[in-house]
Amino acid sequence: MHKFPVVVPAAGVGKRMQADRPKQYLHLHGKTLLEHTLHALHAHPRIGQIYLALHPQDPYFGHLPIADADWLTRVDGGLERADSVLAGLNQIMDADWVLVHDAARPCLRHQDIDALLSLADGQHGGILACPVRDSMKRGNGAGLVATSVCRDDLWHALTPQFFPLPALREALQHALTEGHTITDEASAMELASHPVALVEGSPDNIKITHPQDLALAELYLTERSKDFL
Ligand SMILES: Nc1ccn([C@@H]2O[C@H](COP(=O)(O)OP(=O)(O)OP(=O)(O)O)[C@@H](O)[C@H]2O)c(=O)n1
Ligand SMILES: C[C@](O)(CO)[C@H](O)COP(=O)(O)O
Repeated sequence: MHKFPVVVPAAGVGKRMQADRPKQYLHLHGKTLLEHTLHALHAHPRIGQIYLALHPQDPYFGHLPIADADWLTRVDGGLERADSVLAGLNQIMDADWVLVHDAARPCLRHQDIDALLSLADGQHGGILACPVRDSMKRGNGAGLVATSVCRDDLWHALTPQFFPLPALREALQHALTEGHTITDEASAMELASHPVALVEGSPDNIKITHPQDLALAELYLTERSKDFL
């Protein structure tokens, strides 16, 4: 069965988590968030080599049981998430398509990976995404609503994001060279005028960003572990 490579950006410092270590090394159910994410990916039958972008001075990863796994390739991450992703992409030689998935999203479901990988039957890549549920407001910078944002066809972009490797590598390199702020791979692909498919994903595929996200991730991972009983 054909397997796809994945780049996992995991070189962040987790400022918003306000923890004593980068959030990917916080523990839930006896494992680090990073291990949960990597195991969720590696356990999927169509996921191949994982290119893990780590901070060059990361003092934690080497102590993990998976540090020497042959299905992991370690690369040095960069200043921003996009730099870390590009560093991973530049290590992949023999692939037509690639996924990119945040280390900070440990609650990924295999059904969502399946849905996203179906894009490989076509020409264009895409992203897991969730429709916005709440009314959306844009502030005026002074604590007041400036305007309501129409929420029709408005989505939260999630990860993994899945694109043809050559096109993504070129689009991301070009966007960074031009000085664009790139917060996800789709942003670079959009700038390069590539179509980006929206694949509806599970809303529990949350990005662990703030302290209160940990309790939610604990709940989701507990529920997930029951699924495998
Ligand atoms: N220079 C960076 C910055 C972020 N990331 C990774 O990109 C993912 C999503 O980024 P985010 O949630 O913003 O993580 P942090 O940058 O660590 O968080 P913060 O912005 O709060 O510092 C995370 O897995 C993070 O480790 C990365 O590989 N390289
Ligand atoms: C890639 C991403 O998770 C899609 O929503 C998001 O853009 C990452 O943002 P962050 O600020 O780097 O966490």
